[in-house]
Amino acid sequence: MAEITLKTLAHSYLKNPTSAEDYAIREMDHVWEQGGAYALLGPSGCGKSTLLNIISGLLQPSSGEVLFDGQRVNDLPPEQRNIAQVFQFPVVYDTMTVFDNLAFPLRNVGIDEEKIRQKVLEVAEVLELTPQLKRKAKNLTADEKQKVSMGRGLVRENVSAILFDEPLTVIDPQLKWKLRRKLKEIHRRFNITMVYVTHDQLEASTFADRIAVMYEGQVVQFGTPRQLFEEPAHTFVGYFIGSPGMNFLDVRARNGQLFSGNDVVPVGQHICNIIANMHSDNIKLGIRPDFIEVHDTPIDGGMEVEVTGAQDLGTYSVLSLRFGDVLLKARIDEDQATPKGKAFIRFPQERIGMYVDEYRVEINHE
Ligand SMILES: Nc1ncnc2c1ncn2[C@@H]1O[C@H](COP(=O)(O)OP(=O)(O)OP(=O)(O)O)[C@@H](O)[C@H]1O
Repeated sequence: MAEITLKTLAHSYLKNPTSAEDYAIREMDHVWEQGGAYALLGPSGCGKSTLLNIISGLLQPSSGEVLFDGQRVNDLPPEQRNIAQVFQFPVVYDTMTVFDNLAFPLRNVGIDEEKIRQKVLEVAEVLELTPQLKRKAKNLTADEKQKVSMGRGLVRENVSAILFDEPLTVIDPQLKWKLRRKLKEIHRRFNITMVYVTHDQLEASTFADRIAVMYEGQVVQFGTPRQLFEEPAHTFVGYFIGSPGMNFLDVRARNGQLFSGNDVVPVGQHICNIIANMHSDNIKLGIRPDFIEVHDTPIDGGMEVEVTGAQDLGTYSVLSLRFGDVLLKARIDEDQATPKGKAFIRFPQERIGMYVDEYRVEINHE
């Protein structure tokens, strides 16, 4: 088991990279602590698989170091790094029994047969594969095969970490939640560092204690699911997490007031003063749809908006609201009547995030 440190790591698939865009992984420092349950979350192409392959040794980084418990492993081949990797599609030997599939990684390194038997039985029990142990792998369902793939990672003694690369893609939706719970249980029982790659925020937050959000080859935030929701560190995290994502308004301060286009955004003098002193043209206010107050009559400190749509989602509705040139989304509970035509909204001060050049800047409310 190991703590995995990535030190000034960068990777480009090009021979002569010239700009930041040429890098699949832009220079980063990151630590996965020993025993943590982590998710690596991001859209297609952001560099998740590249990062996993660098950790497992399938790919050599262009620059920087990979350290396991402080020891540099860049020069070690995958088999010596003792990393188990579970891929999207199950990797099993169809002609072997489930028992032999699970025993395979142990037999490979010459472990005693009795010890192998004990370990295989233990892992099969956790994964609920005991009834299938004598069956040939080719007769298994897709999710059973994927459980065998996971089991092959778990049987190995002193495995440094298990890396899961979208492991539930082929799994039936009804079984997904069950396998996710199983993975959590395995994590608690074996205390192994686990990194779970996904582009699905629900999968990430049900599995992981902390999530690294990747965007354009960078980890833009590393935090608990709650931190990602309440205090997104980058506008991308705001868009990507939450349903619907965070609203952003491009703003600028003029004559002691804050404007979005030609419309005044009443956020209070304090925030307006801070923004007036910022040396950037790229300033955004972010607010989650969940935190916008919606009224059907004018309110102090409110903004008039046009209601352009409402989507009923059972326990809540999502309203589409036009404010000047900007389309905002707001969530209202099922017991609140849907306003027609016009509405009046207010942003609670403590729920407003300020983003300068796409990164969050804390507002000191004192
Ligand atoms: N073997 C390769 N050769 C050249 N470019 C590659 C190679 N593998 C990945 N890339 C590029 O590197 C970037 C990161 O890809 P990567 O597969 O790591 O992203 P990802 O987040 O895992 O995406 P996905 O979820 O679609 O697998 C992408 O722009 C991709 O096109």
